[in-house]
Amino acid sequence: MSQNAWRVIKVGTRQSQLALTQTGQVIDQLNDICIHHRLNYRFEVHKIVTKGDKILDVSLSKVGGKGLFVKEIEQALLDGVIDLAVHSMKDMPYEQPTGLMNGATPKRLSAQDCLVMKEGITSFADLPVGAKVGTSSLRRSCQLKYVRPDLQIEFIRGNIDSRIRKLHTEDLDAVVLAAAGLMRMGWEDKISAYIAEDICVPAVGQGALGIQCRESDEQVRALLQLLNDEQTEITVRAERSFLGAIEGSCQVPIGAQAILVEEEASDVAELSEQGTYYPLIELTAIVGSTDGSVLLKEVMRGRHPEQLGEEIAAQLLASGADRILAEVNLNQ
Ligand SMILES: NCc1[nH]cc(CCC(=O)O)c1CC(=O)O
Repeated sequence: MSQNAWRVIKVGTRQSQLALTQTGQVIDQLNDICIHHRLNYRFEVHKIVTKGDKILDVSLSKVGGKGLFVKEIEQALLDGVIDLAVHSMKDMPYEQPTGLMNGATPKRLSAQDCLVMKEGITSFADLPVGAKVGTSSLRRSCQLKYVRPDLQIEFIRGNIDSRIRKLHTEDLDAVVLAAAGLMRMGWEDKISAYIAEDICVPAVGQGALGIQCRESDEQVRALLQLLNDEQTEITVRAERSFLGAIEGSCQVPIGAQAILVEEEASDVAELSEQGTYYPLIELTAIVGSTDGSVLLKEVMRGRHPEQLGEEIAAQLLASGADRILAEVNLNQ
């Protein structure tokens, strides 16, 4: 197709407020890229209902099944009903279906978890003894219970706004949410406190988006390449490699966060002489037991994202994560 003809690119999204908002933000960025690069694309939003959206009343960890929020969207991509799809990276399963790929990982906002709390409480440490904390995430409850066994975890589900409402309707002291979701919604002022990563390691890919497309769609692939943020891509690749290697189901508390390490100028120069420059990645990963009585953590550094993810998974398995995973699989 010549670049003079217009192409309508159909963008698939879930219909939650967050999904629609972040899809709108991605389309704004793509429109800017199109103006800058003189590309004749127009974008059209297609809302898709997923299985995960239909079963908001049951605890997701009971229903299980990977990719509850993405299957229908992936099918629409494969069928050509849509041309690209905006996902929260942390909702994306490790494996891409044949024919699909992650075309871009835009710049990550914040990987951190945060607390929205009752008025007057401004830090995690200030939560009173026995405080009721709302979350549906095993990863969050395990890590918070590990440092504060007195906390009462209440399992709550729903969209961000309904979870915040439950703070009042269910008389909770705090709810735990991803900071990035609140930032995207423009609700940063609701954040009472951030939870330091040394207390709560975030979910794999938290705060990042993944833009999925068909492998065969060269135009969309070239467009998405312009939206990609290389540093985010590298860190997310390391985290997701850990996810793939540990083969954790959503019944096991796991988390991982990679950052790029600032290096001495001399180290970088030495590397470039050998050819390609790969940044130094520091990956932190945890596997825990659901009750928060066991929490295994490793920190490793390396320059190859996939290898680093596999190494840290092997290290965790060797130090006891294998037993935690085996126990969960027995109970299924
Ligand atoms: N679990 C659901 C979910 N999936 C993506 C986000 C938003 C944050 C992100 O993009 O990682 C959230 C809400 C939350 O965990 O608070």
